[in-house]
Amino acid sequence: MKIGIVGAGMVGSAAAFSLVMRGVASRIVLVDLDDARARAEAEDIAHAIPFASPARIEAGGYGDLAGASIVILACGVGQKPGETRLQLLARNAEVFRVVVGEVRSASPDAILLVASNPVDIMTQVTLSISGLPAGRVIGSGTILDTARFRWLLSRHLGIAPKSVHGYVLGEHGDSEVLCWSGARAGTVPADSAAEQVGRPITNEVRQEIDDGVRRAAYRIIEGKGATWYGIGAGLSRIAAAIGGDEGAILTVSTVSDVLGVSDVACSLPRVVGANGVTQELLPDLSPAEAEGLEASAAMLKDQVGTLSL
Ligand SMILES: NC(=O)C1=CN([C@@H]2O[C@H](COP(=O)(O)OP(=O)(O)OC[C@H]3O[C@@H](n4cnc5c(N)ncnc54)[C@H](O)[C@@H]3O)[C@@H](O)[C@H]2O)C=CC1
Ligand SMILES: CC(=O)C(=O)O
Repeated sequence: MKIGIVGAGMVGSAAAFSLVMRGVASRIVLVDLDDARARAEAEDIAHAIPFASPARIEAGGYGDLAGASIVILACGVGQKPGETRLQLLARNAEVFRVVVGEVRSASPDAILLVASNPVDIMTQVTLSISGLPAGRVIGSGTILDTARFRWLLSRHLGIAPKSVHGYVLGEHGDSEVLCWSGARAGTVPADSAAEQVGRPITNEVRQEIDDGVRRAAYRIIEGKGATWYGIGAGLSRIAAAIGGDEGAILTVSTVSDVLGVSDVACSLPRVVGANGVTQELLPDLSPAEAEGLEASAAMLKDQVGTLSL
């Protein structure tokens, strides 16, 4: 599978590296305004190929995206310490107004996978500019927050993260909702599993995990300027689900109606395969979680209203 990546900065390069190490792509093309950066990243990542599956990676222009099955959009600016994702909106919307048209002309059949922040609104911007069906414009949404939630909960329970399930829904950002009521270890509700392993989920533990998920980006950006490994792995996981026509359930962002808020991009568990998102599965939510999700979707809808789409 050929995959294009526009934006060969930290996120785009980490995605490319993860795609190579997982053997998801046979060919990767990196496109960036800074061509020297794209060439350097491609060469550096190529040196990992002998330790992974055979693949080709190179820098190129938009024309080189022809025939790509997926194009990842990781271009634009990231947060400075203390900045929120929403504060990036005007700058990244401007970048996408140029980039999405170029990508669509070069690669009209590609599924577009959006990573740039604020990712939910950038997904909606991409859908609007591209004219593609909603299921073929996928934001990475809360795939990263869900991974952070599962990892922190698994660490508390002393159970492998792959056996611990729990979704983060809504905005990839400050208003996101950790769906505690549906969290499970295997098929056992997390609260019950926690009692059985002697590590109850007290209000304090819940608050610590919530903060660990919701504030993760702020802490990491304070320490090293940006985040990239987690989202790089998340993007390659989504690409693998598309490439393998897996029908995997992933918390990704697409434009749909969410709890009475119409036409808004935010994350729900969705089925992802060769045609992109084909189905969404609204989980059972507690009244507080449902209220939080509706508020998150409504806030995103208001933000989209500030753009002329
Ligand atoms: N969705 C998620 O979970 C996450 C999203 N992000 C977001 O991903 C985006 C990228 O972050 P980083 O890679 O850290 O930033 P970065 O600054 O390292 O890379 C951005 C790249 O975009 C390129 N670029 C800018 N304008 C362009 C244009 N018009 N055409 C082509 N390339 C262009 C720049 O030259 C640069 O190489 C940010 O918006 C960041 O907030 C970051 C982490 C997680
Ligand atoms: C930067 C960002 O969106 C994250 O790490 O969650």
